[in-house]
Amino acid sequence: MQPPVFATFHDAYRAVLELVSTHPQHETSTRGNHSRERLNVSFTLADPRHRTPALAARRTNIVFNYAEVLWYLSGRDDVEMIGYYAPRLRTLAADGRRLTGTAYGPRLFAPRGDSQFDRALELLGKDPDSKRAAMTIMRPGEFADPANPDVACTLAVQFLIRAGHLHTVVFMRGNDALIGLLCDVFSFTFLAEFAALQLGVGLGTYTHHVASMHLNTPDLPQAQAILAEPAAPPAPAEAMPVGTTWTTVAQILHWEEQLRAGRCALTAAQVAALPLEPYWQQVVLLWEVYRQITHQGGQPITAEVLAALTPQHRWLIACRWPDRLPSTGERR
Ligand SMILES: O=c1ccn([C@H]2C[C@H](O)[C@@H](COP(=O)(O)O)O2)c(=O)[nH]1
Repeated sequence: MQPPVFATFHDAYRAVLELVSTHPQHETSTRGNHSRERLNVSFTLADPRHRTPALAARRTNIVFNYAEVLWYLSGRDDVEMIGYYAPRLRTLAADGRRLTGTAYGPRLFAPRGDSQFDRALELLGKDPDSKRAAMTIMRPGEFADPANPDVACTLAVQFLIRAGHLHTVVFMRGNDALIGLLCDVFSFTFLAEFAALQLGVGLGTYTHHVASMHLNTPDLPQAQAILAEPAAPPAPAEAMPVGTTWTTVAQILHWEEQLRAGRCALTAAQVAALPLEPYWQQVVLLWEVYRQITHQGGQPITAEVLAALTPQHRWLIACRWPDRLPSTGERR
């Protein structure tokens, strides 16, 4: 029995929200959360590049999505970086500094050169038909301390090369259908595309298996608003540039840190002059948009930076921060 295949994550996300909100199997109550739940929810994405739904009511934080996956790639677990983009994550850091479960970076990408990710790619390089390239995330005994607020939700990520394409399978013990699902699929499909480029193979399918797919009761109205939106034409999905390497990741993380710390501000022309592919310049532009939102005390985002974004990114920013748009200039 195989999971349904969706052309885009937009379609899969809507289908999951519909299933969990309208046809729940269970009502659960754990750790202060009341939820509607379906067990054993799985889907496959035919094109993992279509990773961002076009749903205005979701108010997707595309800046956070890029920040989270680059935070993973950095191999870090500090709340300082990721808490800048998602302040609510600070509450999950038991010691106020580090995230123990949400930080998949140290488990997948550290130490650099001998990480689970490095070893999985090395194995596939030598034995492309292998079915051993699985990277585990949740650790034995991780839930032993009932006071631990942050236990990894992802069990494992597996890569398989078949017919010259990298197929990715993710196994999760639990997934929040509104918030976590969107962020996790963004990150894991992005990591899949990065891995395929490092291996020099095509990008295959992405499959997501979740034991407990749930929707917290307070999120039900937002899920219903999302489901009530008219169908949107799929947004174009840009491919990660072929030359993307760990050096590219380091360059992007450099600009992320500069802008987060407020050490610099960038104009659209300055970003366009950076020795980065337009794909990665977009990510730097998003860091700059967020710097303006967080560091400039309520000022609108500059029209020139907004105009330099792709239409999809501009639309996502407009949905998320409508009160920070310039009063004149292009909005869509
Ligand atoms: O990557 C993540 C991390 C967390 N969660 C959600 C799932 C649960 O709703 C909640 C964690 O709560 P417990 O399962 O640990 O109680 O966070 C996700 O969906 N994805």
